[in-house]
Amino acid sequence: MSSTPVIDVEHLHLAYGDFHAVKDVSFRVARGELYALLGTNGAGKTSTLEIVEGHRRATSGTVRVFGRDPRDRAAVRPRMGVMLQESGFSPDLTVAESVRLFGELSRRRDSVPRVLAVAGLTHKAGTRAAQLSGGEKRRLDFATAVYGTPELVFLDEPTTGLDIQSRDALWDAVDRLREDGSTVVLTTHYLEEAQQRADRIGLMHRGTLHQEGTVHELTRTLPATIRFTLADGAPELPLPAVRRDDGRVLVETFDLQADLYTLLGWAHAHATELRGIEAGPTRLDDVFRALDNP
Ligand SMILES: Nc1ncnc2c1ncn2[C@@H]1O[C@H](COP(=O)(O)OP(=O)(O)OP(=O)(O)O)[C@@H](O)[C@H]1O
Repeated sequence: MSSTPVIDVEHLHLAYGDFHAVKDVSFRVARGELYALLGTNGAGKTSTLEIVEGHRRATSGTVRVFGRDPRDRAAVRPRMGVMLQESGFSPDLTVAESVRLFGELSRRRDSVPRVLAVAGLTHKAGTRAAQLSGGEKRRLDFATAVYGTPELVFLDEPTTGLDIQSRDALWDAVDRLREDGSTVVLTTHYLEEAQQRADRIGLMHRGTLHQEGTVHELTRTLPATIRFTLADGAPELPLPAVRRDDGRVLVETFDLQADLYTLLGWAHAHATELRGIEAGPTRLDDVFRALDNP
């Protein structure tokens, strides 16, 4: 029998006046999972998460976090860490002081130097928050969210504004959190990050949970692609493809391996170069593009 979910959202509804931002959304997140709540702009992700985090009251529906109402702050907050898109650090406090203050408020135990090291901020310990760069502020947000290794961590667009080294370091830190058993809820517009990391994805669109499942479940109804460029006068292709006037070719396929094999055999037999060939499975980007626009 599966254990009680860490997050259990049933028929959640949120209206801002006449506008229904979240409509009948239900999902569960199991212990240890990395669940990515993704969606188009204005889909209702932030509104949903604000309710799950206990910051906002639902219009109707039930939300349970660790089996409790998330507005029961005393019971729930010590068990969760939240990395918001914008957090309010006092500009006069140093990085180390900010981490200590937020750590004490969380009521979890940890060591400030450890958390600074995890977030890659050891060298900025004595710098005032006001003097941090955008990426360093994100790291400070991350540091306060993971102080004390909470059982549940919300990461709201955690890598926005981070350079590639900082992104890699952040994801390494998330991997370590997960090894320690933390459950992670992620929102991001960097779909490849969700594609690589999420155990399951909830895809919101216009206030509803439009699709939910693993990456494989979300992408399997859409074709994979092969792209390359052919020189003028190349012979007829061995499979159906979209050929542009400038020589670019797009093949859509549900059997990537077999079609690639056919194509490479054909190119070899005709001594034809498939310039810049790229073959890839269906990506989450494709799932998003298939959504109807507002
Ligand atoms: N306080 C508010 N009052 C009225 N409407 C709001 C309020 N907050 C959000 N909305 C509207 O609710 C909808 C959902 O907003 P929300 O911020 O939850 O979307 P989102 O999925 O997080 O979007 P994004 O990816 O753009 O951050 C949007 O149309 C937004 O304009």
